[in-house]
Amino acid sequence: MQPDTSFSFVRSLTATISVQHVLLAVIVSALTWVICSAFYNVYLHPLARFPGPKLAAASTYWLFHQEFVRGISLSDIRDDLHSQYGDIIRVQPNLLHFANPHAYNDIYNLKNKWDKDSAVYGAFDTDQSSACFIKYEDAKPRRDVLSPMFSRSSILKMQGLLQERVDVLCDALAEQYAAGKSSNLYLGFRCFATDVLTLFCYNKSLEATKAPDFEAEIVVALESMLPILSLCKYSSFLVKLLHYFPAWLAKNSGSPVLSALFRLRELLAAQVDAVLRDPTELTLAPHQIIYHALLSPEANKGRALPSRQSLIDEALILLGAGADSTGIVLTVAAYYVLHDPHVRRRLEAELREAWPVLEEVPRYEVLEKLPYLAAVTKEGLRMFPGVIGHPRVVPPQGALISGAFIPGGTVVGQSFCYVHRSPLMYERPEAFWPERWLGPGAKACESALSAFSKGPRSCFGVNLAYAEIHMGIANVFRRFELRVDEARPASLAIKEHFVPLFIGEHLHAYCKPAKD
Ligand code: HEM
Repeated sequence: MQPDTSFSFVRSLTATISVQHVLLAVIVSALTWVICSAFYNVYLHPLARFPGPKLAAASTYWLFHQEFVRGISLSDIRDDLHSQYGDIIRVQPNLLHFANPHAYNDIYNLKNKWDKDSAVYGAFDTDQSSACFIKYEDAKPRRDVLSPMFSRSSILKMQGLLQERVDVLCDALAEQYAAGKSSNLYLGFRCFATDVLTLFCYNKSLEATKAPDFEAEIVVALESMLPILSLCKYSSFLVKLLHYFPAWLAKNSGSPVLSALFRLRELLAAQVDAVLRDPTELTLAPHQIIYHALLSPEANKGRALPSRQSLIDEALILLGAGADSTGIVLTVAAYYVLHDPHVRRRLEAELREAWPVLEEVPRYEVLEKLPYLAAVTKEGLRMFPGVIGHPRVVPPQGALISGAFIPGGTVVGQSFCYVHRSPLMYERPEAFWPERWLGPGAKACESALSAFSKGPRSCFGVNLAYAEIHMGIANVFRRFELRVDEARPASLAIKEHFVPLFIGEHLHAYCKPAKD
């Protein structure tokens, strides 16, 4: 019989192509791809003319290396990079950062309906939510449905709920003082903001403020999640992996962070399911919650109602957007007031005058009109708004930013520091100086304030945030004689992860209840 020549040829070929050969070919191809794309990025990319570290231009790995190998944030080195390379720097192959504070208005203004950056917003794994819709056209209907719930008049109606949660916070501070302990104001304010948000939006209380020493699982978990969120912006695979991670495994993983996050997801999903199964559930809520609006055909103006997944995404993102940010600003304002005797005296004097009898808590309409309290709030928002940078994609036709033509498709952004801490926008920018909001320069200060961003994707939770900050600061500084815990010197040092992660000692103070 004749041997099968084609078969023996294949056999001899496979004998010569060993596993090592295949591996070598894969490695050589990968290296060639890395070298070619680095070469393209540095010399041929539309952003090739913009200065910055060559390695940053070559690959996204450079920034990854800074964040996850060196353990530093872009915020630690950005000033140096701008001094070395100028106003516009390239910090990733397709990402530019601007130092000139006027760039902010070039990027974020009412006319610009630019897409959000899918890598950053995709990392939240809540694609179908107001904050994470990439396109303005998708976000606009959702904003229209939800915004009325966050209007000033709606917040005024809900002030009882806010005051109730401030009372819970104050009770906890008094209890901790009675036990001889100083209070962790950072965690306390974040717990307060979390409880307000969950009650306001879903009529569900996580009772975070009642956790011992304010170490509520969910608050700690959301904070621990921040570095993972930053990691996710480098890998959509990781986002998917976390999305499909089995809930039972997460809950039995021994990781309190994972189990708290999955429990939160389940809690919100269960509420969505209950409401979808039986919409009359909504009649049980004592006030309007997000599902009244999201599932209302009138509010949706005949458009398809959001899917189950979209409802869960929305619930998660509102908590993410509204709780940490507000808690952070409350902490920052309290930190500066406690460390400046002049500011503190003025604030306390104003509060005492407007609120003479301790038991007769003024309504929010009174508190929001107190000029010095408002100035302290705005100064807190200026020093450290809860959100750091929010990248946008330049539309295909390109755009002028900071006097330079930026090609379409470029991701652009600016950290709030370059506006709020710029001497071009604010006198003595590094000083916590509430008086700047009361003098003749107040209007200019106001128009430069970008804490809630500007334009069609700016924050629609702004009225709720202001109410929480005003009421939180007023109550804590009127109802307590506060003394900083000197044994635990607080630091406002941060790592930058979309929102700031405070890495030093938290703000602790002894909160002695005031007598009158
Ligand atoms: C001091 C507190 C707060 C600060 C500093 C703040 C700041 C911001 C900023 C800078 C943005 C723009 C982010 C971006 O472009 O991606 C934003 C968006 C948003 N904020 Fe706030 N926020 C605060 C409180 C709240 C609260 C209490 C809520 C209520 C749930 C909220 C809900 C949202 C939502 C839903 C968006 C997305 C809007 C969109 O993309 O169309 N925020 N916020």
